Amino acid sequence: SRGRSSSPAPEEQVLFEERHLRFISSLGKGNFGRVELCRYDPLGDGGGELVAVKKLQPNRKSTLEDFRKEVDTLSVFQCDYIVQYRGVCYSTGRLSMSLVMEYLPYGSLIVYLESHRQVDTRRMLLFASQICSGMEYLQTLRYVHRDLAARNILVANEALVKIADFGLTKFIPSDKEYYRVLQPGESPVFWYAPESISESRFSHKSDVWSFGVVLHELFCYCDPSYSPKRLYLQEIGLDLQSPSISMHLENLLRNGWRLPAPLSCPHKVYGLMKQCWAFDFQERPCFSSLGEQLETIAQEERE
Ligand SMILES: C[C@@H]1CCN(C(=O)N2CC[C@@H](S(=O)(=O)c3ccccc3)C2)C[C@@H]1N(C)c1ncnc2[nH]ccc12
Repeated sequence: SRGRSSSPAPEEQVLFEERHLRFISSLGKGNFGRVELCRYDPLGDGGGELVAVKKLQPNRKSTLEDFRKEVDTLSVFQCDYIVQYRGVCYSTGRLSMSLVMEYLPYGSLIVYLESHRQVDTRRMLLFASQICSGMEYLQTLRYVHRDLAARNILVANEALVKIADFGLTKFIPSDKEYYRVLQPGESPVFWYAPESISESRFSHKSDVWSFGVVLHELFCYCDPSYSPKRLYLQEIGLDLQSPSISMHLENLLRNGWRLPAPLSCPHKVYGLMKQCWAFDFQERPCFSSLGEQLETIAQEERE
């Protein structure tokens, strides 16, 4: 039956046997689990391929269902600007499962830009256009990402980045324009649009707001002293523990305060960020318009 084309049929999930997945190192972790670098070595000769394995924290009941949805979501994506899904690994006996993805050695945009300070404006604009194209693709499939941030963008090589995490991605039914989250867990409020903070309302337009924050991170080279969290907290004047951060942040945004222009940022790029940060989500541009404006700015940078 393997005579068929190389890529497995969508309904057929590629199964990785846990006993052949050799742990090498941790790639990152969050509040629900972690991502590990593993070698899949069924022949046991050390020659297997390197893969990134996303594991759920054990006994997180609700997230197993969410996780299965994430697997189903990621397995249908076919886009150069989205991390490539490889398959799943069901751990023997235990309930949990893991998501197997391609491993990209350069790691996240944060790590890459911190050690590549000489990336020029043209390359930043190329990265921004690729993220924008990935988001445009998601929008055509009616998915809202909800966690677009530089920490979730992967660098494939010096000229290619990919959107890399879909743990919070939600499908928007055709009769709705947004997704309302019931239990907002550990939310990355500093990347959230005002309506996401105040009403837990997520849409393509709230993804556009987050894209503006990713643009800001890009042109700050993901420098931690200029991170969105740091800049907002400086302005709000609270420490991270304060329970009312969301309220203060939302007031700040309602009063028109926005993240300041990064030092090396072309004026027109900061203009794009401000468009993404329109308080009224209906005034924000769509990803295709953002893509066109990025192309125009990139042309002008080339001249
Ligand atoms: C930037 C990537 C996504 C973010 N990340 C991460 O560690 N996390 C994403 C989800 C959260 S989590 O652990 O909280 C989580 C766990 C389960 C359910 C939901 C959330 C952690 C690091 C990754 N990373 C460095 C990678 N580097 C190289 N190749 C790769 N292929 C695929 C990822 C990857």
